[in-house]
Amino acid sequence: MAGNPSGFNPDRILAHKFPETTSTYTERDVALYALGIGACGREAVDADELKYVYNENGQEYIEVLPTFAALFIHKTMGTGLNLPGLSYDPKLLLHGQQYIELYKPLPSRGYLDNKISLAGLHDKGKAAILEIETKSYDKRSGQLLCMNRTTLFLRGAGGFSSSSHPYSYTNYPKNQGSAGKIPKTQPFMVFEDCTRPSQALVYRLSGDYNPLHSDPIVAKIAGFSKPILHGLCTLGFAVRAVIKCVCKGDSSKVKCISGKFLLHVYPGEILVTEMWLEGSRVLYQTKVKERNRAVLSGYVDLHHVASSL
Ligand SMILES: CCCCCCCCCCCCC/C=C/C(=O)SCCNC(=O)CCNC(=O)[C@H](O)C(C)(C)COP(=O)(O)OP(=O)(O)OC[C@H]1O[C@@H](n2cnc3c(N)ncnc32)[C@H](O)[C@@H]1OP(=O)(O)O
Repeated sequence: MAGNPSGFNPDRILAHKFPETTSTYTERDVALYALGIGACGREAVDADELKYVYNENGQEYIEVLPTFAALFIHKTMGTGLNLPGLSYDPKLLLHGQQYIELYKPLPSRGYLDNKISLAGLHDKGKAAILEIETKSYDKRSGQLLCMNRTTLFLRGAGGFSSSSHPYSYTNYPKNQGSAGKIPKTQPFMVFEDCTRPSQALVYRLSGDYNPLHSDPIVAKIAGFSKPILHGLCTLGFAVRAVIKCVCKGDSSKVKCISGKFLLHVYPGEILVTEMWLEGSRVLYQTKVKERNRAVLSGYVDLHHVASSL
């Protein structure tokens, strides 16, 4: 397919070969991330969560929350999303969805190789959707630790193909990462948590320095009354709720995570996560209490579910 006047050229985007990147992190990064997604935010010595921020009871290594895996894509992003053939306004970029598969527990210090590829590209008319896959390998053992699929919603960048046959490319199974239908029944568990007014300012220190989350002027240009919370921070809150309520604090039960960002969250708002159990899948929906609006929905697949639940 040829390009178009806006400079958006799907063939060039698809042909792009992403360079491999490396990520390194220490226990300090792991603890800072956990604080950034609200761990121990309600109680400093939270029995389920102290292990993510402190070597509790002399434990040798602090534990890594499974959503930490989503940070490895920041090395992919670098200072911006600059692909040949991709024309968009970075100020209008929103995080649309995140899908994470975990194959091994994440070590508390890491040195990783990331292999990146394009997993999808879609023309939605008012927006273009780009899906980037990142596979992260332990540099020493060569073992695959996790896979992330990041969906970016590029407002204003659509309309690069015919509206009667909009461009759509996907290279992974259709059902993988779909949001999951939220049941109409009463949730099995509900967990309420407060984000802090400074939540995005703390979360950004884990590597996403997009000014949309810190700069009032940039936030206004992007269409928000003030800086908004990072989607991955909201996802971190929701998956922590699942680990607390369904996994009884055992994060090693988490196998796979899917989340679709439905609406922005302002730092300081209260998040209410509702959960439904369907076999070993936890369907969840997170709402902002103040506005009674759903902001995130998806599922967490577990290795096994305690028989007492
Ligand atoms: C160089 C290498 C690059 C690598 C890249 C990796 C980078 C990784 C970095 C990740 C971080 C990126 C930066 C982070 C930014 C943020 O965190 S932003 C904050 C979090 N996100 C949000 O707050 C967004 C919340 N959601 C919304 O506001 C809305 O859902 C929306 C996205 C604006 C869409 O709403 P709307 O315009 O009303 O869309 P619709 O009319 O309902 O639907 C149009 C089509 O789009 C599909 N769609 C809708 N929502 C989403 C979504 N969230 N994700 C994906 N697709 C979506 C929808 O299905 C429609 O399609 P069709 O059904 O086919 O018509």
